[in-house]
Formats: sequence, C-alpha cells, structure tokens
Amino acid sequence: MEKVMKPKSLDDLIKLLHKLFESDKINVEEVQHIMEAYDSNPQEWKKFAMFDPTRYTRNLVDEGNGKFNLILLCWGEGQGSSIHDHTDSHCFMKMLQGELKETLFEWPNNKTQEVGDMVQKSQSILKKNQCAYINDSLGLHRVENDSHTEGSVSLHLYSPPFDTCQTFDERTGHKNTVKMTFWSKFGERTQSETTVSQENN
Ligand SMILES: N[C@@H](CS(=O)O)C(=O)O
Ligand SMILES: [Fe+2]
Repeated sequence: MEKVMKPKSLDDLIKLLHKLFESDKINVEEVQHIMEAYDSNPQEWKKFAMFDPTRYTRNLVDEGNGKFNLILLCWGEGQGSSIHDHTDSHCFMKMLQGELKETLFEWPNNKTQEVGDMVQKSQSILKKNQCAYINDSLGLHRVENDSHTEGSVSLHLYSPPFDTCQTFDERTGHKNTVKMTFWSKFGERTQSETTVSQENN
C-alpha cells in the first residue's frame, strides 16, 4: 500500500476522503489509516458537537458526494447505543474525544434466539484518535460511553449512506427496524420533527 497521507485538518481529511471515494472500490485499510492519521483538534469540529442530556446525538458533517455520510456523534456520560447492525454499509468510527466501549455480538440465529442472550464476541476500549471499523459480516455492536466525568465524541463514516438500521434485544435477539435522524446538519440544529419517538438506536 502507498504511504498514508496525513490530513492536516478536518477539512483536509474530508478532501482526502472525497478523493478516495471517487473510486468504485474502496480500500478499507486505507480509509481507516487516513482517519486514524488525523490528529483530533476540537477547534475544527466543535461547531458540530452538540450534546443532549437524554441520548447520544448524530450530527451530519458532510454528505461525501452521495458516496458516504460523515457524522459526528456526541455521547454524554453513561450514554450508549442499542445493539445494532449497519445496513450492509461500511462503518468507520474515529475517536475525537474521550473513550468509547465497543462490544461486538454475533448475529442471533433463529434457532437459538428464543432461548436466550445474544452471544458476545469481544469488547474493546476505543481511545482518542483510534479508528475502528465494522460491517455486517463482522457482526453487530453496541457502543457506550462508560465515563462518569467526560463526554465522548466520535466521527463516523458510513458508505453507502443509510438512514435505517436494525436493533436487537440483548436478552432475546428480537429485532426492530429503526429510523436514524440527525440532531444537526452542517452545524445547524435540525427542526424537531412532529414525533420525537424512535430516534437513533
Ligand atoms: N451506528 C450508530 C452509532 S454506533 O454505535 O456505531 C449510529 O450511526 O447511530
Ligand atoms: Fe454502529
């Protein structure tokens, strides 16, 4: 593989990502390395970072020429996701602030799903500037900010973009389809929709 380019800023990272995604075939490791090589600078991303006291927020940063969505997620203390899939897309997850705990699960199998808990595969702590990767063939995950003192911020790249995913009940494996919404787009708070039910996952 060629030498990894080091993005000088968040804008530079976005430019490089646009270039990489011009091609039809993306190289997962290359994208992961470029995202990892960006040194998080809060001055560059703070305008997208909006926290909500009740759940983690999804803030759209860039639409990647229709090839990907770049989304900044803000996780308050103790906030986390459900167990979910990624709708057949690539998911890159770059840490900008704090830490997140990622727990991987196997897909529930129809025969065992009535019987009990979903099977945990592994758990890891993602630290500032690391970039994790997942897709449906690697399994499902749950992401949590376990800290009692610090909010976490992560930058997610999804390709192709998607706006629904499936969530899973840890005890039964039963799934639900949920719509994912944006708390803000390009630094502006989105209009609250008529129903504020089922946001995020
Ligand atoms: N996939 C989740 C975030 S995470 O838990 O990976 C989302 O886009 O809301
Ligand atoms: Fe996820």
